[in-house]
Amino acid sequence: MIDYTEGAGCQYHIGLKPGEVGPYVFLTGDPGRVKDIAAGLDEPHYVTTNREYVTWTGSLAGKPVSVMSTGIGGPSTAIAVEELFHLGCHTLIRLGTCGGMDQDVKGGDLVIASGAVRMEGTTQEYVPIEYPAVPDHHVVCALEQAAVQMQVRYHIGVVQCKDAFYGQHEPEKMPGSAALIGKWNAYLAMGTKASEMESAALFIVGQARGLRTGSILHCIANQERARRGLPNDQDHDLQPMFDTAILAMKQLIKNEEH
Ligand SMILES: O=P(O)(O)O[C@H]1O[C@H](CO)[C@@H](O)[C@H]1O
Ligand SMILES: O=c1cc[nH]c(=O)[nH]1
Repeated sequence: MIDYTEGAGCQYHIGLKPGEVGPYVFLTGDPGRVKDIAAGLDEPHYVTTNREYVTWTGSLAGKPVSVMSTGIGGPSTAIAVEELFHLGCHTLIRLGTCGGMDQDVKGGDLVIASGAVRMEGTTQEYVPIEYPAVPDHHVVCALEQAAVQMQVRYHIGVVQCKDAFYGQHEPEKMPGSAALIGKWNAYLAMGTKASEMESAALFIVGQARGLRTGSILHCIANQERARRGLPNDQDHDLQPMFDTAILAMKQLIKNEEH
């Protein structure tokens, strides 16, 4: 492959060099959210910005930990995971927002993904569609333990990943609406918890490269509750998700000391 690092090891898209990022990384879609997540680290400092990738680094339990944005969707997330792998990162936790699907998932609830529906395009360039996108078991357990400790409302289950945000919210306006609505109803019937856009890429690239991955998501609102005439309050306070993910990462770091 062509060496895009120009020999210095600086990764072509994320703009990071060896030593600038910890082996433990929080990923989130929105670049504007990175500083707020990094505020939960010890001694956080800004590292760099390139394209949609903003990075801060600090530490937790004495180990270097970074926070980086991925931008929206599978393509930019897969690139982020590949380039972090080049830099020796091994544990990646996504913190993102989602829309509830299962009617028990309310605005403000957290969803820990136990798997992701691969209704996006990126992962189909990695492995045939029959292969499941799953996170690392230990990361999922650490996220659940942290959610219990934080006393937040949480759900564990499958999330749906797609490429078109408006295909989720306005499928009836799409020329291919029948197929979209048919799939959505099948996922609902299987108890899918929520819809978002990056976990499938994170899990599949992580599985392909031997990394530990996991996702914890904050439900903004639930369109299925609205459709059924149930209360559907929106919630935009992401701090409980940040605190839960930080606690989980700390525990994963401490577990490695034994
Ligand atoms: O809040 P983030 O991490 O961006 O995640 C969700 O929000 C975006 C859509 O609004 C998509 O990226 C989706 O996955
Ligand atoms: O409804 C939502 C909310 C966040 N992210 C999504 O992909 N969908």
